[in-house]
Amino acid sequence: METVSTTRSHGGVQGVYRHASTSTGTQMVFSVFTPPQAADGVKCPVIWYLSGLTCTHANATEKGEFRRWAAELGLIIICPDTSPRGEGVADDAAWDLGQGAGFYVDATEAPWAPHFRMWSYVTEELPALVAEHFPVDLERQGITGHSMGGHGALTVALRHPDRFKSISAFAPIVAPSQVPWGQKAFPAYLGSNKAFWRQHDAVALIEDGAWVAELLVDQGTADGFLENQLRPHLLAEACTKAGIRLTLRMQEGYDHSYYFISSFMEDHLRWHAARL
Ligand SMILES: N[C@@H](CCC(=O)N[C@@H](CS)C(=O)NCC(=O)O)C(=O)O
Repeated sequence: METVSTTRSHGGVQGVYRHASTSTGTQMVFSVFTPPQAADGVKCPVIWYLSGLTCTHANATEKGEFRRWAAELGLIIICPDTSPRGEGVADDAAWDLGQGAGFYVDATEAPWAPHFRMWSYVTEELPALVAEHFPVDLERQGITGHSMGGHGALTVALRHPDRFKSISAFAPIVAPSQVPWGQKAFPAYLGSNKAFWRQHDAVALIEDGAWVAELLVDQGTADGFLENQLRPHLLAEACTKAGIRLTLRMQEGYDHSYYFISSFMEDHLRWHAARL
């Protein structure tokens, strides 16, 4: 693992790191904020933040405004990239498929299968790498994310219910199989067998019996993707039927951007910290 940069902030360190990923077969960049409490190698709880379409680690790192709260609460924050990248990596001209749009799945279909293995990357490889190099307390992990990354956070948590003590999301894609973004990406990455899609669809996973005790979701009412792509009411219906305690907060006038995310980052981090 190579250190790209380390920068002091709020008494902690914001780092950016690069490594050769065995999952994706590419170089991958991610960021880690270590709070002051971790200075002497003291293990701290960790929050995974999965980003949305078109993002790298940098969007949340630079615009998520999490450091003040993470420093106060003693949280390590990890922001992975959203896909493999590079010249030899398949891509699509559209911004919602290919590089920057990995959807946190292991692709089975050409031309994506050789490198697009973000499920393995965020669930296995990166946690192992981070455990080796940073003072993370793996008994105290939370996960969150935005949009496509909210989908990632929900599906990763629903399939690893013992790993995460707290789960939240900002404007997540809750049912990719039922909306245009997923209906474009899933056949491309996973093929036509919809049984595979259900493994990567939060609402379908809940319908099929996956269960966690509680979820926090914030959603802006002025988000241009709300009705067409996000449809949080589908998650609310599934959670009600399954007995999952969902706190769904419709935030009046907020859009899909980091102005929205950063406005509620403190609430999310406090919510996670209280459960870790
Ligand atoms: N590029 C798209 C927007 C994509 C978009 O909104 N991406 C969200 C995640 S789904 C994001 O976080 N973008 C990066 C940013 O705002 O920093 C467009 O032009 O409509």
